[in-house]
Amino acid sequence: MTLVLGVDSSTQSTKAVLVDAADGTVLEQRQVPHPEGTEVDPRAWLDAVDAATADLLPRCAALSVAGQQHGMVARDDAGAVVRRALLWNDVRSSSAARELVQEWGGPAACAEAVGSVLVASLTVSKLRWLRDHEPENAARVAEVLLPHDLVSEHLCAPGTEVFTDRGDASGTGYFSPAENRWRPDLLASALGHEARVPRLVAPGQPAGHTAAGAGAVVASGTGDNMAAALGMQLDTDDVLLSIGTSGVASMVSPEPVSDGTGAVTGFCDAAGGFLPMSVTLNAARILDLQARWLGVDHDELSALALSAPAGANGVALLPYYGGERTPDRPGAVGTWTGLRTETTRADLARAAVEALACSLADALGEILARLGREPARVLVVGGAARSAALREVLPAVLGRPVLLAPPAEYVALGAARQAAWALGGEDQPPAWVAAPAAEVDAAPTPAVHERYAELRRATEAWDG
Ligand SMILES: Nc1ncnc2c1ncn2[C@@H]1O[C@H](COP(=O)(O)OP(=O)(O)O)[C@@H](O)[C@H]1O
Ligand SMILES: O=C(CO)[C@@H](O)[C@H](O)COP(=O)(O)O
Repeated sequence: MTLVLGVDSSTQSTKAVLVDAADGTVLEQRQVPHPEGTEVDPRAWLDAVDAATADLLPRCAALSVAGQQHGMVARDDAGAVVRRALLWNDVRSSSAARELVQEWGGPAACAEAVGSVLVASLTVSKLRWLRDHEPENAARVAEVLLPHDLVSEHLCAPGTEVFTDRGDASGTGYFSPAENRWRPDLLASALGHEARVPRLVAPGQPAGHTAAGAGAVVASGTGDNMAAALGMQLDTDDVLLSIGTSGVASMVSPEPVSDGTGAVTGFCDAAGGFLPMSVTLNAARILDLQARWLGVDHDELSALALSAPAGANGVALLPYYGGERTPDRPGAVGTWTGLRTETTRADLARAAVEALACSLADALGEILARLGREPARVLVVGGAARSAALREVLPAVLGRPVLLAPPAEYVALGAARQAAWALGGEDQPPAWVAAPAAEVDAAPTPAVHERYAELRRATEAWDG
């Protein structure tokens, strides 16, 4: 049996799956946590991948690494990291993003050049922040990588030239998805000087080996959302809702997308096409926080939430605890409304679950509106998709059925599929057996989203 290894170096942890290359059956799985916070010493990701893959690596014929998108890994001429990596959910670079959008000719011109209107999350905004707030660090930057590039390099034979793919590159803000090329001029305009970027590896091509000689093939890797699309074998008629640290609504597209409103990004996928997305900063952690505040675990939070009626007896929450990206409100905070002396713990739990569902409804609405396509299927994956309450509330709030993929690590699985593709050398990724998804539906509760939208509008003027 030929085995391939898929790695997901995501925000909260590294996951690794060892898979049968013939049909995608997952044989073994590992998970190692990452440190908390929106800036992280990248060494932590390397320690995590070593721990997660130690006994799996010697058994695989090929591997691939998918990673959280956008994180700024800046290195000096000696290859040393100049500072802790700023992650996709670090919003300190929001003013830098707005400044760059103006310098580049406004939102429409920006989306035309790099596929997306810049927000704090994109790597290029972080480089501008570095130039302005840590000039000594900025002056030392000789090379800029993304998180998955660093992890891939770590697993390759010493001396391998650092590489990436167009999927993750398209989230930097210095790559043109339409022209399929780096924009070093835009990187330099943000950082104040030129810096090296990784070599681009085409979809399906091998990028390196784990060791000189007989090592395993290493594929290009990609961004975690691009790998999720590969892992779910996403079709052009599908929307994928991923509910991890971020909330993501994505659709594959054969053509590049350029949305001057900024609600939808124009990223590339990992298979030669495009993967526009609408992304929120606050998703699974809305439920994590709520469980912690109520002193319960996730199962108890779900039971509490499902014991309250739809609408949580008038309690509503705008869950922008970490600022927000869709809508672009980096200075927003979490806001509760409708609290009364009669409010119960069950109402609070229900309001948190409904808030998560409503923010996903916003993201879904944005992508469907911009692409003008009605999906045949809405597929749901990610850690928070394990919440029994969310599984019940989500179709009611969306007003449409959703398909719940069986709990699995689809980003790591997508990376494994990319590894099998690079190993096999075919034109297309291998067709693997798709896991049967369960459809769930519920009576629509439009009033819940209407109330949420009112709160969203009412708080717009309050952002810091
Ligand atoms: N049963 C559950 N109910 C709600 N949230 C859950 C449940 N199980 C896991 N999670 C949450 O899912 C998140 C991790 O999801 P994951 O997709 O792995 O995130 P990421 O890829 O961003 O690291 C954590 O915040 C975790 O608490
Ligand atoms: O910023 C984005 C996408 O643009 C995020 O989706 C990150 O890629 C992190 O993903 P998760 O850790 O939530 O899967």
